[in-house]
Amino acid sequence: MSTIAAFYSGKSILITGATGFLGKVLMEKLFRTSPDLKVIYILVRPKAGQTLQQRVFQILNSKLFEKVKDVCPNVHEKIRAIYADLNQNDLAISKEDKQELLSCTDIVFHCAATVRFDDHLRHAVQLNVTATQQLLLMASQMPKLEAFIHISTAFSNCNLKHIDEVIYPCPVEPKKIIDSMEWLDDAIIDEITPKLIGDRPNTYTYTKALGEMVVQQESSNLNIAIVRPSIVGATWQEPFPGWVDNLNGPSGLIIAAGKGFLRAIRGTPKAVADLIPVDTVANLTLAVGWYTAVNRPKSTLIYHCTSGNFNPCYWGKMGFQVLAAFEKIPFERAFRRPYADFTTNTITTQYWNAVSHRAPAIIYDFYLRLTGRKPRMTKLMNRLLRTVSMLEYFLNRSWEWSTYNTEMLMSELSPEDQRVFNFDVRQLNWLEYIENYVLGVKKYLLKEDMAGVPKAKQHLKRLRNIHYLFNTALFLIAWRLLIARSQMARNVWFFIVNFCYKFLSYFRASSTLKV
Ligand SMILES: CCCCCCCCCCCCCCCCCCCCCCCCCCCCCC(=O)SCCNC(=O)CCNC(=O)[C@H](O)C(C)(C)COP(=O)(O)OP(=O)(O)OC[C@H]1O[C@@H](n2cnc3c(N)ncnc32)[C@H](O)[C@@H]1OP(=O)(O)O
Ligand SMILES: NC(=O)C1=CN([C@@H]2O[C@H](COP(=O)(O)OP(=O)(O)OC[C@H]3O[C@@H](n4cnc5c(N)ncnc54)[C@H](OP(=O)(O)O)[C@@H]3O)[C@@H](O)[C@H]2O)C=CC1
Repeated sequence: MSTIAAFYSGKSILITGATGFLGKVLMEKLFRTSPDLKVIYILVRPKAGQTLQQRVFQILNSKLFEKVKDVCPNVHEKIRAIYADLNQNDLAISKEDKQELLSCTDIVFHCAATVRFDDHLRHAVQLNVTATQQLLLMASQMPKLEAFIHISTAFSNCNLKHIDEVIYPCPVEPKKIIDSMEWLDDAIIDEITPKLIGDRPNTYTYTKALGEMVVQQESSNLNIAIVRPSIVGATWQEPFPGWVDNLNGPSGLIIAAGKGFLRAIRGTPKAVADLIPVDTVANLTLAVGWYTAVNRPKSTLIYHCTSGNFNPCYWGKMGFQVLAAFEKIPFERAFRRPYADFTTNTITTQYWNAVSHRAPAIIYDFYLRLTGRKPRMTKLMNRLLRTVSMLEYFLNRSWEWSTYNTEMLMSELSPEDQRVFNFDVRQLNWLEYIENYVLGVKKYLLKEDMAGVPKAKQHLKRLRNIHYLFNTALFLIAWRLLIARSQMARNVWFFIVNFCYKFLSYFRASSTLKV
């Protein structure tokens, strides 16, 4: 019997961000391995016209939760959705709900955050700093609380090259930032944002670093740990390989590349692609919850959930593995054939953006206009290139994260726990993982059926022929224009024609002699 699974039995667990990518996988694993847990409270807001109950219903009836129903048939009774909005200062939790949470919660997993890179600083501070502070305040009033696990990111200190499992202070105190957000207007915040974020690339990484400082400052009477995952990708093993449900991180780029929109990117092929499967993050987080509650470490331990120093993969290699997967698992109705050009040079990137991205979009929009349809490709391409420009920071650098605490935790686990809550990425086969990832993107994000693969392959063949035809026509036109204008080109042309003629005559003569 797994010690960790047994630990969560009978427990009341609070999860924030349970409707998100990581939160769902964490919750699924908890229900599957500890079906005897008492209750999982999840803080949810209504969204996209759905009530809390509708959102929970949708999650429980999704493919991700299929296995849970076998081991925990009454799962819907064990999940309690609590109305909350982390955008509100008091989290908008009702008095009664708050009372129940305070008196019953044993463990907290705080996953909720805004993960948008371009969020306005005010909103990012509210979600990633103020809401964390509010939740910690609530946690400090929970008499039964055994552990509070805060999910941060390995990139909270991406301004450093080597990152230890410690909290690095930001120059301005989080409390001062929180206060200033209350009285500064948006225009002034916009002005000071670059100064505040300093050498970090965006408000996300900056506010996640501030969130960690808040955790440290409030940790005196709490039993807290921080998990820092790197780039979270599709599931590796559990509940099944390749599950993914949003466009963040690599998933959106895989779609863009597979559909033939994105064919070149500014990226360093030799930089480490520090991807970590979402089920690995969930397993480590649950192991951290157990270890923190049982061992009550004297200080706040930080765990890096990264792959780079255990089993590194590089962007160049990963790019080609993704391309190889497209050969087997092509996406339907591709705009162009998938292709990869990696460049580290800004000018070459601009050239590829013009030739490989913008020009085909303009030509396609021209064709749409000619056929009486509304042009849309240029707009889509501009948005994609904006997204890519935001991700490029992470494709051109490598970081070293120390992993002493993660390795220590691994050694503390029984062989059974190491199997059930596996977070040892040394066992990960990247080629297989990437193939399952691409398959998952096709099935769960694009909702494409595998039955359509032969047709998709045929479509790609047609695109290849169009490409060859287009290039040949372009070459002939260019050559014709050149010959008309330049004596030198004409001379070269006559030389080639003459040479071919002589070669053919010689070939014919020698074959006649043989006969
Ligand atoms: C040597 C390098 C090789 C790399 C590969 C090169 C490819 C080139 C050639 C192809 C070859 C094949 C390879 C295929 C790819 C291989 C793997 C690539 C890996 C990419 C790695 C990315 C690195 C991420 C780093 C993350 C580090 C931090 C980790 C964290 O802690 S946080 C979690 C991550 N958070 C995010 O990812 C959020 C990012 N998103 C945003 O911030 C926003 O969405 C936005 C980008 C600012 C865009 O905002 P908008 O207001 O414009 O609108 P919206 O959000 O509604 O989206 C607009 C449209 O863009 C689509 N979209 C959103 N996200 C992505 C995405 N990540 N990739 C692509 N597209 C995305 C969205 O769907 C919208 O589309 P529309 O509705 O059709 O307009
Ligand atoms: N994805 C990644 O690559 C990485 C993620 N992380 C960290 O992991 C954690 C989880 O990320 P991930 O699951 O990918 O992110 P998602 O964007 O998928 O999920 C974010 C969650 O936060 C919730 N949330 C956001 N705003 C509010 C709000 N105002 N009130 C209540 N809930 C809110 C969302 O709820 P709703 O469904 O209502 O929007 C959702 O459940 C985050 O802390 C993130 O920083 C760290 C490293 C990498």
